[in-house]
Amino acid sequence: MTMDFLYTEDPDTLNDINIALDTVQNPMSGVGIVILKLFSILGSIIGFFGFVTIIFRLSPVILMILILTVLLSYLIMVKAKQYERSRKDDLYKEKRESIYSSSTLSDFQFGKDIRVYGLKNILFSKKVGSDKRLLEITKEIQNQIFKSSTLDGILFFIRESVIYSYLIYKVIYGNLSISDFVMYSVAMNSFAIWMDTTMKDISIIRIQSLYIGDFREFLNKKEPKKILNPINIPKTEKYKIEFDNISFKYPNSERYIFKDFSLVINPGERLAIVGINGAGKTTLVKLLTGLYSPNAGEIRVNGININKFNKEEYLDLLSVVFQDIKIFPFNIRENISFSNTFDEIKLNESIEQSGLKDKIQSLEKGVETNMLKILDEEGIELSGGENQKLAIARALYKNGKILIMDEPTASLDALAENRLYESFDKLISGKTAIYISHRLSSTRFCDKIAFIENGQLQEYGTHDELMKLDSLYANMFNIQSRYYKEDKAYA
Ligand SMILES: Nc1ncnc2c1ncn2[C@@H]1O[C@H](COP(=O)(O)OP(=O)(O)OP(=O)(O)O)[C@@H](O)[C@H]1O
Repeated sequence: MTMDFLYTEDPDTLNDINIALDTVQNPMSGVGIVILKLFSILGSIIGFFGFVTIIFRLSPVILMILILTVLLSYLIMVKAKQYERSRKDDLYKEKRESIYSSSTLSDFQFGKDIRVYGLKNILFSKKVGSDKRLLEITKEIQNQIFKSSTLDGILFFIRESVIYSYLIYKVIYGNLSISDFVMYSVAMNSFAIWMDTTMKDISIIRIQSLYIGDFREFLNKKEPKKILNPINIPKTEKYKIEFDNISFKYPNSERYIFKDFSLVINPGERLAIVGINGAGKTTLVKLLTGLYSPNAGEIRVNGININKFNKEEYLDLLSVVFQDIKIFPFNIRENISFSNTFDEIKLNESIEQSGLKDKIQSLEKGVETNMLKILDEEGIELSGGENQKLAIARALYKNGKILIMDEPTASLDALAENRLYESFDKLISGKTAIYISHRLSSTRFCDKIAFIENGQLQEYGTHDELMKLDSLYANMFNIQSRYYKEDKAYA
């Protein structure tokens, strides 16, 4: 199944996923148990009429008592199961926390932070905490089940006492023979056990159907809305992007990151997006890539709302270098091309343009070298800057018609950054490009600069225009260049 990206950051959804998986995977819950119990009920339904006829002949009142006590025990059982279900969110939340802490403790990727910051203790205490709460919830559920079972036992005792007292009374004062006594007691016991089991099976089916209902609801809710008659992406080399009066706040948050925000990026234009930390630059990229949708307003590419495109086709249009680079335990070639079949010329070009060529040439197996040590003990770990170059190579290899780079030079050394700027034209090759960087020296390679603050486009224009404006951008630029000059003076 697929789900919108926004749900992947929602803890409730992560809980629902675990519950949904349990419903379909665990043979003792969900679909599996419902099928099992349905067969068991169908198999014993014939016995019901035989028992009823025999006991009714003896005493309709006894039959009523039998049915009533079994029904009562059914209701008690349902109540316990309903309580168990009402605690499932708490249960899965604690389970997730516990699993997260233990898997982080054993994840090599966190090894550095765990050792340097002594994270072992906090992770361990979090795990112990969630395990403790997990135990408490389980205890509360078991307590409820215990109370129900005790009540059920009392009912069973009452039922048996009534039945046997009546049978004994009938033997002593009535005309019931010993053989009839044996026959009726076996019939009544078997009927009680049969009804008890059947009612319990029904209660299990009833409760598990609720879980299945939750699962269905989960599937319906999380499945992204299908776009009916998606519009084909216009075939062209250059694309115009418009953010038209968009407002956006993250799910489960009241704070608007953008409010009535508008911005146009003309075909083939390179736009630098600038702003302080938390201004919303990356959020704008997430909106443009369709990972999130604006709460109001429209994002258009060549005049068409991006929601009207087929999502996969639209994503093909974009080459994005994200701020947080993810490396996979595949070889370098696969980490760049994300495919088994690859275009060697394109691969080599991307590697060269991103500045990764020398590094790869220094490796015995070149692009076939595995990355990370998760699956291969000889796998390599690249430096932060090299990973960044790999992410750029990835975006170049993809060759999307719109290029988005979110802080692509943050980990690059000054030389590599300069080389990247020098080959900027080649990299972008006339495409519409969005460039986010805190290093304002990069803005000189861009046609326009957008300065974002408080969810608004505060300033927009060329570098010279904004410097002349002598306001937010100019202030930030001057502060940065002052430091650069001071650095030079120290050097
Ligand atoms: N998944 C999220 N859920 C809720 N709030 C978020 C989420 N991601 C980001 N935010 C909030 O949105 C605001 C904008 O974040 P964003 O990452 O877009 O800023 P930015 O301008 O790219 O910052 P930086 O320069 O530090 O990279 C921040 O205040 C952040 O706390």
